Amino acid sequence: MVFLMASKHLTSDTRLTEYKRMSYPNSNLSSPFSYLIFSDSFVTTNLFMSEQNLNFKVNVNTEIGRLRKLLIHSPDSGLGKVVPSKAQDWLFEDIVHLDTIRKGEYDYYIKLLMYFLDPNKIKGKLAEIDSEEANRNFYKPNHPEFHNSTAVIEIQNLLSEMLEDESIRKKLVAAVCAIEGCTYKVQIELTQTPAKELAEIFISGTLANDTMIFAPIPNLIFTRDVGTTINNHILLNKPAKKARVRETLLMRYIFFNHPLFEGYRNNILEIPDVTMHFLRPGDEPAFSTTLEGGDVMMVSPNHVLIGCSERTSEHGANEAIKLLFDQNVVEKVTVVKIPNKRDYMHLDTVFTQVKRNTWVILNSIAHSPKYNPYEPINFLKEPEKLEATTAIQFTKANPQEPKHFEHVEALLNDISQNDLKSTEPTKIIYSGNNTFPYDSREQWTDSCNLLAIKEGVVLGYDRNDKTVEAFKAAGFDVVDVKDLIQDLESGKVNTETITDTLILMPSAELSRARGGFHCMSLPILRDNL
Ligand SMILES: NC(=O)NCCC[C@H](N)C(=O)O
Repeated sequence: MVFLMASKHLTSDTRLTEYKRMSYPNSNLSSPFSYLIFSDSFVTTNLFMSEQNLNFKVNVNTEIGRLRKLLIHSPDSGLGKVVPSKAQDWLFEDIVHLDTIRKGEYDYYIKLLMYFLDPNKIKGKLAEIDSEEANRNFYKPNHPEFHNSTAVIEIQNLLSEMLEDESIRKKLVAAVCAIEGCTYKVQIELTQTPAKELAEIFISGTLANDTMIFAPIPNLIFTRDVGTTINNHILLNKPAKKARVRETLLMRYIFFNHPLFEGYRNNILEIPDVTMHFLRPGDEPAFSTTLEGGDVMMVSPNHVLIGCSERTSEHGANEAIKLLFDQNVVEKVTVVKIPNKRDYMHLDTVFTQVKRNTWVILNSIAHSPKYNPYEPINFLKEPEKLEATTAIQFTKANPQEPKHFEHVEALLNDISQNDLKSTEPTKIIYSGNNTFPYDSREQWTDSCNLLAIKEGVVLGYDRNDKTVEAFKAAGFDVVDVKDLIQDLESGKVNTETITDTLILMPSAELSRARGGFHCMSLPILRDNL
């Protein structure tokens, strides 16, 4: 008990016991084992988490309100294990250089998030954090010098903390071993592995001695896809791709078991399979209910968009709509059906919101391609399947009469003008400045996948030159993240006054993973607009 008294966050034994009881109801608190589990660093971190719990809120009701808290995952060693033979199965188009993706790219994302969301962690300390002696420890989850921000929340740490509970650890090990087909001996070994190490194994697929026991989950950096905050609810994903199944399992456990989400357990929405899915012969996915977070956008307090895409099925959208209406989470859901193609895997790869009256979109999605049925070819050959995009709006009040939008741009205009009451005309910025072939080239490297850190201030890749021109023409400032960070550190610029800006982030390696900053963020708290 002595070391517990010494912990700097500890005010009384009673408080600790109460906290342990609340957070880890399955632990035997009177047994000596509980003091082994609750080591000093664990107690310190978790009491801190417990203080955070008191004020912890989940609430996102737009895509663009000032970002306050989000879940992220920094590129882990699993990304460095992607091999060419597996790259496509693991949903990467290429292999990435781990050191560059971390130090040369993702670290800038963390720095920028810190200045906006948790400035005390970074302001005035940048030189020290980035010094050679510091060895990037600030950016390494589970390292004692890790930033441990309570606003920029690292999933790996949530996982480690949750795995301290023996009963949860056993259950999750069994579940992971079942989906990964591990031997019983491996299962027992994993059950006895310390929490931090186990979290790393679950994510990287590799033991501390470098033996690979299952595939990595390199797509966990795209935290957007594992769930979506819709007001004060969290809609969990149901992945279409096998490569993303373990991520989903880990996140399901975190949302249902980590003390941080204690107050929100009843607000977690899970999409069930429909009976027809089990009863149909063969493997055809006709009734599969898949839905990934990149297809879900919370565009205004009462209105969610769901994309039907390569990853989200019509049945997945159907089940999500039923859950959202039955539980009174929103009043209106619009389904945007986009072509089922790898290039457009999720809705957020073809458009995102920048300001209440401004969107960035790929024009061929904004307006469906023109089709002339009287062209001679259409009499000579079966007309090719149209790559049409449609938008259909369902309301809880009047489910029998969904509203059809002429095209996606009409829907975006309706959101800007009617949902968000913009006082200015709606502006559409097109990928590649709407010029062939830059439109589709730049969409492929995430020109449309931007993260709004506050209204009008968005993060995007530095490689989409024509889209950058379009932003400038629409009146936006464009700034390189390295210059911005220097200016934030020196005080020349401050996060409150910066407006209408596209922040360019280094992207040579990150873009090979096929997602941008919208994909790399799971906002859990934004200010109201
Ligand atoms: N929302 C997103 O579009 N996320 C990007 C996911 C990229 C990942 N490599 C995947 O194919 O699932």
